[in-house]
Amino acid sequence: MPKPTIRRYLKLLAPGTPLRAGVDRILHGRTGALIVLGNNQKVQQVSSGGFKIGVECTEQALRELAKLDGAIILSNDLSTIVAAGVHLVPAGDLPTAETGTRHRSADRTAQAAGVPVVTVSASMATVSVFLDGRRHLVESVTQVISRANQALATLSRVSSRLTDQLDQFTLLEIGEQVTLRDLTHVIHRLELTRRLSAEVDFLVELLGVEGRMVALQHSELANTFAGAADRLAEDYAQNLSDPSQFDLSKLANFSSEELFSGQLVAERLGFGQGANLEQGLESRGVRLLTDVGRLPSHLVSKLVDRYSLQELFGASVAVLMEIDGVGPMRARQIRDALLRISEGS
Ligand SMILES: Nc1ncnc2c1ncn2[C@@H]1O[C@H](COP(=O)(O)OP(=O)(O)OP(=O)(O)O)[C@@H](O)[C@H]1O
Repeated sequence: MPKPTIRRYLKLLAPGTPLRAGVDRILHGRTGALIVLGNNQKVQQVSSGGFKIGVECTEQALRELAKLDGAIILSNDLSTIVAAGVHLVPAGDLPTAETGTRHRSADRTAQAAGVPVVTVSASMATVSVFLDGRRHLVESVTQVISRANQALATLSRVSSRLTDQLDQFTLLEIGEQVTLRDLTHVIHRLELTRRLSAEVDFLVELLGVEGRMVALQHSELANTFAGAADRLAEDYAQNLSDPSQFDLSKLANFSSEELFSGQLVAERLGFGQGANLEQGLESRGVRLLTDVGRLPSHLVSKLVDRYSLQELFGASVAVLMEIDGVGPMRARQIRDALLRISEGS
């Protein structure tokens, strides 16, 4: 996925924004354009000639001014067209792989001034954003929707396997048979699901106003694993001498190969180098009580703070009523939840 800075600009070019509407008009008019997204001293230094404009940046104004030979320069907040018909003269020794003069100038201006530059190619009917010496293609809505649908289908498969795996994991937790290897397997699948979900989020951003359906389908899928990572951390961090080491976000920069290695995952989460993957782990039961038992989180916190999971399974209504704020009704609700969990096994 692109870096956050370019993501911000790709988002500003999403359908529904004035910039995208203007770019689409230019594409249909087949004139091409060179648009500098920001105005600073360095932009001024590489600018020559042209006309000072100072009008609001609307799709109509962009389309009309793109007919002039030269570049359009926008204000930093992209709300105003500062100048048009500008000749850009960045240093000729800045590296670029582009061949056409429009695209070469865009690439070099972006490098020289540190602002993104958009090109609309008249000959190829493509839209690109140049920044930091890289070119990012702005895909059509149809192309992004097709990618989003593929990503959603994969996410659906991966998350349904995650659900199966969590069901198996639940059984192991109830039987107190969870090993570090089991935990790393679940975490691996959870991280894959999170990555795919982030990819869909990004595609939704790119789709702007056209992304509502994809966003809706995505949120339905994402609901199935929402909060699972936090609950695993709450349940298993206690197995470490330093529980703060158990942080699943540390896996975000792991490669797919590293993620497949239970040993490396365990090490990254604080279990130490060469940790024994067959070692048994103890769960506090937060995920079980919340997701399977469907108990409210404030009650779950009270329960796991006071009792271990096995103590809870053996606790009578009278024992449960010893907890502050738990009356006969609540105690029976908890017993029912625990029964539901063990029946599930
Ligand atoms: N340095 C520059 N500053 C401002 N405008 C430029 C510059 N270089 C090119 N252009 C604009 O780009 C137009 C097209 O140039 P050219 O065909 O050589 O580029 P290209 O990269 O092949 O673009 P396209 O894909 O649109 O054909 C020029 O007519 C001019 O309006």
